[in-house]
Amino acid sequence: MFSAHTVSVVREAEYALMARVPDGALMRRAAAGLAAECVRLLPRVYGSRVVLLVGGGDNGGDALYAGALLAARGAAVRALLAGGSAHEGGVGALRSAGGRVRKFADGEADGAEMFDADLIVDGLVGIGGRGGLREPHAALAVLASNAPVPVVAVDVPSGVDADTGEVVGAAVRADATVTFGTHKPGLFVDPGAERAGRVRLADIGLGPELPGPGLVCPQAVDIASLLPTPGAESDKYRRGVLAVRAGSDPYRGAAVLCVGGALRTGVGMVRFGGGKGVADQVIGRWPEAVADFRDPQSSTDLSPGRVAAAVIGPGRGTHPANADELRALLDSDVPVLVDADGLTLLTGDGGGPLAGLLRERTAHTLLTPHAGELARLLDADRADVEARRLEHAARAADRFRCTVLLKGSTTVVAHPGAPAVANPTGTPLLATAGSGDVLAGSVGALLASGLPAREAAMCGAYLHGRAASLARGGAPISASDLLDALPLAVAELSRSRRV
Ligand SMILES: NC(=O)C1=CN([C@@H]2O[C@H](COP(=O)(O)OP(=O)(O)OC[C@H]3O[C@@H](n4cnc5c(N)ncnc54)[C@H](OP(=O)(O)O)[C@@H]3O)[C@@H](O)[C@H]2O)[C@@H](O)CC1
Ligand SMILES: [K+]
Repeated sequence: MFSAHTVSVVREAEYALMARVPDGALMRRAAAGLAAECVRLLPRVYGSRVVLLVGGGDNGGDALYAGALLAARGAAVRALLAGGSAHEGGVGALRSAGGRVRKFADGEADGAEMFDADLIVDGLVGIGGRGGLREPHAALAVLASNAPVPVVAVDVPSGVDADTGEVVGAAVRADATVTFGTHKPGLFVDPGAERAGRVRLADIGLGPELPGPGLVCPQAVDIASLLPTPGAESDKYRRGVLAVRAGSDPYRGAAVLCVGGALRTGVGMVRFGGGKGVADQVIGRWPEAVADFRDPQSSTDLSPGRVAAAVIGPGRGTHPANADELRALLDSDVPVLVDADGLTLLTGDGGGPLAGLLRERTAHTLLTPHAGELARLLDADRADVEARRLEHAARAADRFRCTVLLKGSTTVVAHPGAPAVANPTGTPLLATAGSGDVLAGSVGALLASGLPAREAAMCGAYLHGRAASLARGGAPISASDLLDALPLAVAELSRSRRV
């Protein structure tokens, strides 16, 4: 599990550590870690051309000291200073090692050094960056991103907000980022994650000073250790029965995909509740599902003894009868996942009785909005939700006192009082109709198997992303392809389980 800490937490840990180590020790450690990554990215060190982009703070200092280490090994290192001043010790060290330093003038659009380089090191701003990049930093960031040369970012790509991943204006697009002491949340969450490239953590001894993480990014072994495995004693009831309330006459496919997502993730049984037309379609595709034609509100199968969890919403409709159905589910004691039309009903409720029921629930509850749905739920701007995904997911989790899985370029999971989760397996291939219906069924199956909502959400998102990549070897997919690939993703994880 990768851990990330916000800038203020990193600063506190840094001060505590600085009090115990000699002056300049942390920067030397950071520079050594950075230089090692540069060596990995260069075809050879001796004779290679390295350009450092250097801002006025310690981020620039790291770049200069790393440049000095490379220059000492025979690289031709040039530093372009973005501001009037730069880290004095770093400039001195680079010059002493044979490197060259010049100021990059405001309005200069040349950057020829960059196009001829073997490697560009982005030390413009790190965790001290505030707001969008100013000039000439912004111009340098654009030149570096456009140069056909590998770029390594120091701590964070300049222009990416370290805490949120937000990008306002120009930002460096790095092939690799060397981050110090701990990961920063913005390296795992888009749009920042997409700018960071491969992220490598350089240990500078900060670990003992750090509290628990604010965000985690689970890896295959972490997900594998959470996934339930049926044992010899398992039967369909012990594995979990999932109630699915998805689909309606105009949207029958949503029910088929949602039920399929559950079955292909692994569940004891799916009990599908809905009208005859849609139920016939579900049973036609998935004869193993049990269809329940009773009126969902008077249905008795929502007692915890009969079903282990319920999914409601995909393609279900937003009529008053659907609101009654949602209310009945929220009033029950079973874990509930609310998606799509269920979320629209919550929005329409405007913080009224449905939201009240949500807040009072003691059973696990999970909302799975995309950015537009979350924006409507919070009465926020969709672009703001996309720019600062963590903040908005956390706000919804606090407001409704439940777990929130925010789908999108980076799927994030927020749960009151627990570290946020950034899913590492997302792919643009998932942006296809019906993909969310499959996810709802898949996460529902994990809820039914007994995982708490936060863990079910993180495992389901991980599997969904892997399934998209495995489905057709990276070629475009439809939501139905995900159903075929989900078992492959589960099997892949089983192989990576710790022994
Ligand atoms: N934490 C640790 O343990 C360790 C941290 N270390 C390193 O220190 C880094 C933090 O250094 P830092 O505090 O000096 O800040 P930094 O990122 O260089 O930025 C400040 C400079 O940027 C400027 N600037 C700001 N915003 C801007 C904008 N929008 N557009 C343009 N310019 C902008 C700002 O100018 P000002 O606004 O003050 O005029 C100032 O000059 C950290 O990321 C890591 O690399 C390691 O050495 C060792 C261990
Ligand atoms: K940087």
